[in-house]
Amino acid sequence: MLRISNLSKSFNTGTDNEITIFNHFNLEIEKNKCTAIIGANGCGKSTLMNMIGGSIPADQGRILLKDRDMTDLKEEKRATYIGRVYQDPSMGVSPSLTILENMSLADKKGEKFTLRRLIKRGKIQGYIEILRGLDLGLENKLNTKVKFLSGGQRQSLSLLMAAMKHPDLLLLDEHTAALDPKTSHVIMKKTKELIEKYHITTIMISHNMRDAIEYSDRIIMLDKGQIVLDKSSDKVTEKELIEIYRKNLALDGKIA
Ligand SMILES: Nc1ncnc2c1ncn2[C@@H]1O[C@H](COP(=O)(O)OP(=O)(O)OP(=O)(O)O)[C@@H](O)[C@H]1O
Repeated sequence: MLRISNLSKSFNTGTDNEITIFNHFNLEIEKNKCTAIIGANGCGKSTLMNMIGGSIPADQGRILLKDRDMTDLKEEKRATYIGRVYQDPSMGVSPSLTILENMSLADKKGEKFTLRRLIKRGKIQGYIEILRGLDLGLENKLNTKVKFLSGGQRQSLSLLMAAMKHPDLLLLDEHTAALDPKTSHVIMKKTKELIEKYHITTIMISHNMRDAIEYSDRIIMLDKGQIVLDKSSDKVTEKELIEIYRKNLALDGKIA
């Protein structure tokens, strides 16, 4: 489904600050599964996500999605196949546009269009139905600008927009990290519902071990750009994950 092979990435190449994050990294992600990527700060989670999504280029290696080579595709082009929800609730949506305009934008992803012709009347009822599925009452606020929504409502909308065109791959980049625990729980449940309903292959970065176990099928732990754990989520406990975390941090001298 997603095949990453021989991927390498360094920053500040050729300077005293050169840092190699990935060195001939390989990973395969199965279809219709949710894979959680966990690991301590700086282990390379976001860099990996950014290389898959196309916001930063890899130095070397290939990224194949459904056997289609994504490696040299620009981010906008990749967005036709890849949906993404960010940690920051203001990313992934256009805050100064209304809910209806945002839904229409997501619906037209990959198409050429003018803003004047953004909204198609015949589509509105369909958007209302999709929004109703979120159960947040957003279907009654179609003309409300997204900047007036709460962080949780925005993340829900962003998630819906990323999922509604049934992307080949959904990238969730700590998408509940900026939310309070209760809202975070609601969004995680909605995430699970959506990806199961639309059968979307998902990669989710999380710092929350419990969420990673509960909401994913597979857990991969990175440490310094390498896979140090790769297990089915039902075969790993929170205690085990925390112990490996602590062991790696201790080895790095980050904790005693
Ligand atoms: N644009 C950049 N320029 C230089 N170094 C970078 C850049 N982006 C990331 N890095 C470095 O690459 C390493 C991996 O960063 P990355 O953001 O991928 O880690 P992460 O696992 O997502 O961390 P966190 O959990 O804190 O978000 C870090 O040492 C970081 O400082």
